[in-house]
Amino acid sequence: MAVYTDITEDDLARFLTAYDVGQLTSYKGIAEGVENSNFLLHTTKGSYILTLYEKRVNAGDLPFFLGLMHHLAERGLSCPLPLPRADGELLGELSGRPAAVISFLEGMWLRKPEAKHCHEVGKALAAMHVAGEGFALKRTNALSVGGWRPLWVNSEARADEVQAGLKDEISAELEHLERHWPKSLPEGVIHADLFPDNVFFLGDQLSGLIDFYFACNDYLAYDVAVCLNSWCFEKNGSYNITKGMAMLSGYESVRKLTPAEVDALPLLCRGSALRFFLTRLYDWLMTPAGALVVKKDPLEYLTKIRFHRAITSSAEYGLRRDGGQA
Ligand SMILES: Nc1ncnc2c1ncn2[C@@H]1O[C@H](COP(=O)(O)OP(=O)(O)O)[C@@H](O)[C@H]1O
Ligand SMILES: N[C@@H](CCOP(=O)(O)O)C(=O)O
Repeated sequence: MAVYTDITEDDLARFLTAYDVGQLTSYKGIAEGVENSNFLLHTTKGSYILTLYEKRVNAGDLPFFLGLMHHLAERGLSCPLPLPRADGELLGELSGRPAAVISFLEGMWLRKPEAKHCHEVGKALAAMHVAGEGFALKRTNALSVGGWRPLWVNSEARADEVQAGLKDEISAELEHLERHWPKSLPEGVIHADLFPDNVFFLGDQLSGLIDFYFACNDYLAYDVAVCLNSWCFEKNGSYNITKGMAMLSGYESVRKLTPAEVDALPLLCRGSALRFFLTRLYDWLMTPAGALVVKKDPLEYLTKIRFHRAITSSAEYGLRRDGGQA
């Protein structure tokens, strides 16, 4: 459960007087999420999400995240909106943490996504990339290739506690990616964490995207790689090419990948798999016992790293080109 910071009813009621949300009727901690503390609020005017920003979120980045949600929503993307306070600010402070009240997005995330859902996610991802054009603020991806070694340095010595041989395998993988990471691909605003738990559906209809707290400027195709990794593998670790094909055709129905992006896809998938492996490994090793959060398994991403290492062409992901070739 991701509630790192407790709040009291009195503090919350006082905090909410700065917002046009009516009177608080009930609230509860949300048992999902990893990064921040989230609470579901019911008031006399409706339902809202209260987010207290925690550990990996740098307060200086919050104007980027909150401003981005506004920018995307204004351009027709379905995503939650941060509510302004009476003084016009989007951010307040509660229990010593930066805090925001966010509009409630209807829908549920899918526990068992199918190919048709992957297609919708591909379309929504590309729509986000297009809608992100013109967003004035910039944020470097702190968890791109330059951020992986610092994470690894903190976990490396204990990596073999998780699986024998991990230290050598991941060191070699990191070196390879640092040496071969693409130097120039189309860039823009990316979500960078569009996992199934960050996409809501109402029935089979995608109702919106949430959790923009890793969003940044980076290669657009890296976001595609994040989604292939998080949506198109089965629980047994196998890649589902039908889902991959659906995801990629959905993406390309809105924005066509360039030949350079197509060529780079296997490397981007390896990099994206390593990124989630490293943050999960760090949390696995460093989160104190008893913390109210469900730790995610780093080894799920080791399997994905190994799968991508063996890929020789983007066609193996299900990417269609004339004549069926990537
Ligand atoms: N705007 C929203 N509308 C409805 N539910 C939300 C909204 N934002 C967050 N949630 C709920 O909170 C959970 C955790 O949110 P998330 O942003 O993924 O947290 P974290 O940043 O900690 O990963 C989601 O799975 C969802 O249940
Ligand atoms: N998606 C990441 C962890 C970040 O969790 P989120 O709840 O912020 O989406 C992972 O699976 O490792």
